[in-house]
Amino acid sequence: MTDIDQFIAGLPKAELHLHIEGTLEPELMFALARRNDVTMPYGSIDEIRQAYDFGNLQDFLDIYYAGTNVLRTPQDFHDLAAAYFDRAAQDNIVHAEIMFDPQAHTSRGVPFAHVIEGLLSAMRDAEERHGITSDLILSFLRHLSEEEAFDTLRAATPWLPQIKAVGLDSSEVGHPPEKFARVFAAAAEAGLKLCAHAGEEGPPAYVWEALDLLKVDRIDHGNRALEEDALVERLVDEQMVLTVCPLSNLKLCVIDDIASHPLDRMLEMGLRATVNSDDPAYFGGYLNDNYRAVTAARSLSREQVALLARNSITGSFLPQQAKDAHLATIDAYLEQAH
Ligand SMILES: Nc1ncnc2[nH]cnc12
Ligand SMILES: [Zn+2]
Repeated sequence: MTDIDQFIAGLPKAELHLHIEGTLEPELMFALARRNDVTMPYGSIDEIRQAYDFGNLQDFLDIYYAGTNVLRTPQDFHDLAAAYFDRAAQDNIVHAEIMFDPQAHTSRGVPFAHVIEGLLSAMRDAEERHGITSDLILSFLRHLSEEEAFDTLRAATPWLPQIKAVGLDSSEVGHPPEKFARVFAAAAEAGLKLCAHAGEEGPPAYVWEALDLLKVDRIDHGNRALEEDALVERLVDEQMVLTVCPLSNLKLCVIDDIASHPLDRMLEMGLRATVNSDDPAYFGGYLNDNYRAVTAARSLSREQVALLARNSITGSFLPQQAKDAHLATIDAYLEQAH
C-alpha cells in the first residue's frame, strides 16, 4: 500500500450514498437463491460478474432489479445489510446513511415490514458489533408513478421514526424531479430529510428542479451541474452537499475514464463534494476503493482527501454533537498521521 492509500484506510469517514440492494455480492445472491429456492438466470459467480458490463444507467438497473429477486425474508435483508456493515468496518466507516428501494420488493409481493425490519435489525447489530451508526433513506423509484410513491410513503408510516430521509433513484432521464414535488413536500411535512439523484445522466435542469421544486437537503451525484456556471454558483452559495460516486461514474459511463473524474475540480470550485460507493457489489469497489481510485487518478493531496472525509461527516444527517465528535476524531487522526 502506498502512503496515501494507508492514510485513506485509517481515516474515519461516513458513507452517504449507498444503495443497500447494490451491496448484494454474487456469492450471497447464490446463497439466498438456494435458501429461498429461487432459480437464478446465471450458472456461476463468474457468469454474474461477466454480466456486470454496463453501457449506461439503464443497463445496470435491469441487472440490479433482477438481482433483488433473491431477497424475500427479513433474514435475507438482515444478512444483506450485515455483510455491508462488516465490509464498512474494514474501511473505517463510522456512519452510513443507506438507501433502500422498497418498491423493488413490494412490487414482487415482499411486505414492506420484511424489508425494513431486516435492515433495522442489522443496523442495531452494526452499532453493537462495530460501533457504526446508520440511518435509512427510503428511496422512491422515479420510473414509477407519483401515486405509487405516495403508496410507499403511506406503507412506511409505522416506521417513520426510524427513517431519516427520502430519496429519488432509478432511471433519471424522462423522469424529472418535478414529478415527485408533492410527495417530497409530504415527506418534509412528516419530518423527513430530502435527497434526490440528479445530474447523473439527467441534464442540469433536473438539478435546478431538485433544488427549487423538491427542496432537497442533498444532491446525489450532481456531475452534470458542472455544465452550467450559474448552477455551480448556486450549489456553492448554498453549500449543498453532493454525494459523488467515482467508480459508479466510471462503470455507468458518466465519465470516459477515471483520469477525467471531476472530483478535484468540484472541490476547487468550492462545491461540497463527498466520495461514496453507490452500488459497490456491481461497480467493483467499496468506499476506500473509491477514495483510492480517484486519489491515484487525480493525484489528490492528503488535504483534499481529509476535506472529503470532513465533508462526509458535516454533510451527514447526524446531530451536531455527533458530527463534532467525528470531526475531532478526524483531527486526532490527522495529527498522528503527520
Ligand atoms: N446510481 C444509481 N442511479 C440511479 N438509481 C440507482 N439505483 C441504484 N443505483 C443507482
Ligand atoms: Zn445512487
